[in-house]
Amino acid sequence: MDEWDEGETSTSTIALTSHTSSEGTQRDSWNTGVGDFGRGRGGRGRQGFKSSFSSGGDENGNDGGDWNSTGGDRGGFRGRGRGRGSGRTDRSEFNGDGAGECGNGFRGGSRGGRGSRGGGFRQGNDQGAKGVFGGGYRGKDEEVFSHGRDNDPERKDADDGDRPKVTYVPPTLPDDEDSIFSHYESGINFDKYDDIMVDVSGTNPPQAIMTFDEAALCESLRKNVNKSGYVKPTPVQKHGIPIISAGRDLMACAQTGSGKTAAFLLPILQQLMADGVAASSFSELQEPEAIIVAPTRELINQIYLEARKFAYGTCVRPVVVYGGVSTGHQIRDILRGCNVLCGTPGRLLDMIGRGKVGLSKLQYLVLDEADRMLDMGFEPDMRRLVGFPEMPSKENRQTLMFSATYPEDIQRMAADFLKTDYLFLAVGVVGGACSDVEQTFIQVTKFSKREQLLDFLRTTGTERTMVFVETKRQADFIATYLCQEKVLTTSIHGDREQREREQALADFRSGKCPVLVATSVAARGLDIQDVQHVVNFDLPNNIDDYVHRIGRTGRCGNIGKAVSFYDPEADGQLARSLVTILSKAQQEVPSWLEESAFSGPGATGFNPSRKGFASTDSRKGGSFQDNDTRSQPAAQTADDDEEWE
Ligand SMILES: Nc1ncnc2c1ncn2[C@@H]1O[C@H](COP(=O)(O)OP(=O)(O)OP(=O)(O)O)[C@@H](O)[C@H]1O
Repeated sequence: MDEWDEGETSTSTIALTSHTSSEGTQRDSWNTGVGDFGRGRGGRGRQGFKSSFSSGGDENGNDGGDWNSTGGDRGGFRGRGRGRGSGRTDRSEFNGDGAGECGNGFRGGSRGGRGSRGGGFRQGNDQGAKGVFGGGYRGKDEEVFSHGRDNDPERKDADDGDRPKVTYVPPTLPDDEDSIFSHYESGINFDKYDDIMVDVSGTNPPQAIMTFDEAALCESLRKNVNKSGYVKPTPVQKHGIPIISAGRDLMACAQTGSGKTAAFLLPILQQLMADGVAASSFSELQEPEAIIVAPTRELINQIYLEARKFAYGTCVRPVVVYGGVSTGHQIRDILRGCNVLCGTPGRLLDMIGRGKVGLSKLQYLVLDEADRMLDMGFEPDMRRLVGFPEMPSKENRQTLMFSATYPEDIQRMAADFLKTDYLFLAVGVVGGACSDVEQTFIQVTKFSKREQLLDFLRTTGTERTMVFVETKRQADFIATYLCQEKVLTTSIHGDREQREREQALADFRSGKCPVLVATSVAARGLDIQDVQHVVNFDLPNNIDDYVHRIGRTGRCGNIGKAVSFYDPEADGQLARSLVTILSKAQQEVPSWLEESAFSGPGATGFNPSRKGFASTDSRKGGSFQDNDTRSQPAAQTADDDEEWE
């Protein structure tokens, strides 16, 4: 066993959730020998339960079939532990006998303090065609943190946090050209991107390009761009590519789904190709030329897949590292050679700390979802990253930041990471919503939401729909409810095992489960074909999250629809920002929402006339943004510490 291999079998590869297929077979089902099981957060590896895998398994040794647990080891306990979650009546609603496909699960609430987190419990039959709600819901079973980064669900999500070591190895990726270059078509509004106003501020910006030919990409890159179905560049690519190729630092803001990923990948790969870099697998220390960081595991994996696609057939080797996956597996992958390292912050820092990744050759540092990477959840990690003694100073590296939203305070802080002459590229309104998304608001009371969601989903049928909720247990609860109502649903949130998360996304992407219930962990960056609806079952508590969430639909010139349930009691503080966002996107503002904005909290100073393109480079001073809801640090949007009604 390699020195970095995990020393013991972790139960974290063992799904606490069962997916029941419509055929009645359970791809991921398992049976515990004792029925109930639990696991201790403080030592899941030893305290959980031992399991023997009876069938399935892919070439990586992952579970692919049914498992039979040999019974709980010490430390396991049942889900009916004391806890704030346990007094709830939700559990009784799940009798586990609903047939149907449900990539979600349900866990009994149990809060036993740290070291005794999350007992699981099941009801009903675990096997066969019977519905199984075996994982997912944990009730109110999380530690309560009051402030700071540890309370940040995405931060914990991105890394392993204090979770035990994991042995999950994702399935091997298909490497045939069709899979690598599979893409969806740009939509009827793609050409309208050309009408969006673009502002580049800073000194001596280079001329924009109009075509990919003008980007002077080398032959293999050019071919890969063609095979990806890209015919002409989007505005962020037209301006971003020459800026990066000119060696300038960049803070770029462009609406969701408008091609920011290729805007930074193509010029970086082009330069690396021109320099003739080649990944060497002969070194125990790999020194990538580019590092890309993003806040969530699924997003960084997606960026990696894009990098792998564009670098196809070249000597440039991208690698991805993120939490929830075996560290040993990722180290072995790095040591095969690494030019472009894509990572979530914690795992990336871990790899550097272990001496597997060196920084002395670094030329490019990219922060995707840069505002998120610099808010209080991730900022310390970013400062640690640039603070490594080996890290080239900002004068000696190129730093690139991309997002659809940039609160001013974050912009000011971002300047610490950038050369003073960085360029600020604004495509359209900074922080504005994608205008290809039709935004609708429905006034609700908290008690009517579930039925309204069901009514809505009955009208959308099998159209792919993402339903955003505010908390992890809400995600489990709603997903389970929908499953019971025979809506093919799966869920993704930070408490699900990585294997479950990847399975949930795969089921959603393939259409096997056309409804994905998600927390904000899926709000940013994810590019999923044919998402036709986004539902904000719970509105987020900051406007930037709203912009990112609804941006999961209406991508790349396609049309999308977003429906938001607005509960005046809970969402009043967002009204003003919503009115601004709607009017900036030339959408109708419901009169009741406008009233709410005028009469609700923070109405004083509301100025609906602030319209038109605003210069929003903070160096110019001032922007249209409503700082009341933008300035709330995402770290306080605790995913799991709110009472569910
Ligand atoms: N020039 C282009 N022509 C055709 N398709 C493109 C082009 N550029 C990007 N795309 C496709 O558009 C989709 C959205 O791109 P991408 O995910 O990079 O958007 P984004 O701006 O990063 O969005 P978000 O803000 O949500 O992260 C992807 O499927 C991508 O392959």
